[in-house]
Amino acid sequence: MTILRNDRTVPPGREVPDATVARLPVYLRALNALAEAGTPTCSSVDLAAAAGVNPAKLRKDLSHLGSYGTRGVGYDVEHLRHEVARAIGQTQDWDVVIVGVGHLGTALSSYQGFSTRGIRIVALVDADPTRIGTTVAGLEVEPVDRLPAIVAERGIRIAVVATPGAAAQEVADVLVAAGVTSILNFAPAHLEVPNGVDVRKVDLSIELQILAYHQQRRADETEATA
Ligand SMILES: NC(=O)c1ccc[n+]([C@@H]2O[C@H](COP(=O)([O-])OP(=O)(O)OC[C@H]3O[C@@H](n4cnc5c(N)ncnc54)[C@H](O)[C@@H]3O)[C@@H](O)[C@H]2O)c1
Repeated sequence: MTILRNDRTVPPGREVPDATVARLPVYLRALNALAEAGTPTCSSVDLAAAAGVNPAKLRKDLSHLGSYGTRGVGYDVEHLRHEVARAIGQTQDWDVVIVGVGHLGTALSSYQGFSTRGIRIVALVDADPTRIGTTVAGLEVEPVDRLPAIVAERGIRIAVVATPGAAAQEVADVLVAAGVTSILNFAPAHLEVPNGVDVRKVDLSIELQILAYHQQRRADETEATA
């Protein structure tokens, strides 16, 4: 998946690697802090240190956006901040619908941190009649048959799927038909979507299994040296 594929800040034909895309929010946070401190320019070394990456990686990442800095001066903080923010779509707020307002959907809709990242949860949808009409994080839970109208009326392009796996494909189909082009999928299901639609799958159990693997290796090494 390439979030920046259609963004005008990226020269046509130039792909930004996912690993770079994942670091851009970290650079933005560091640049925001520099801007708030009134720092006009910064070197790649300073910015890399603030972002916790090595300077060569930072320079390479920023070169994907067409930002090379000025030798001896470094980067213009405001300019770079704007470029990075634009590349990750943070110069505007994005309205998001959450489908499936169970444990996870409720927790996500209550999270305060999205709004400062340009993400606005504007609609919650569920299939369970006992949830419909209830208020979660200040929003009324709406019935799933209203989903196409909700997406169309509010011009929503980004959706979160937090339904059981069995319902996820059908939900994705409805979302895509209504105009959604980016889906964050928490359900344990592979979603088939047409070209032009981005799906990111979040699987916390995989993350935990990776940690468990490293933990096991650590334990094996300790045993071997004992
Ligand atoms: N990826 C991860 O790391 C991760 C972590 C936790 C949970 N999950 C997954 O996220 C999903 C939600 O988990 P949960 O604990 O909140 O479950 P939950 O049962 O509490 O919530 C699921 C909600 O989806 C609703 N729903 C069912 N079918 C629907 C449909 N067709 N349209 C709209 N809403 C529908 C249900 O009424 C319910 O409110 C599950 O698939 C679970 O496996 C993933």
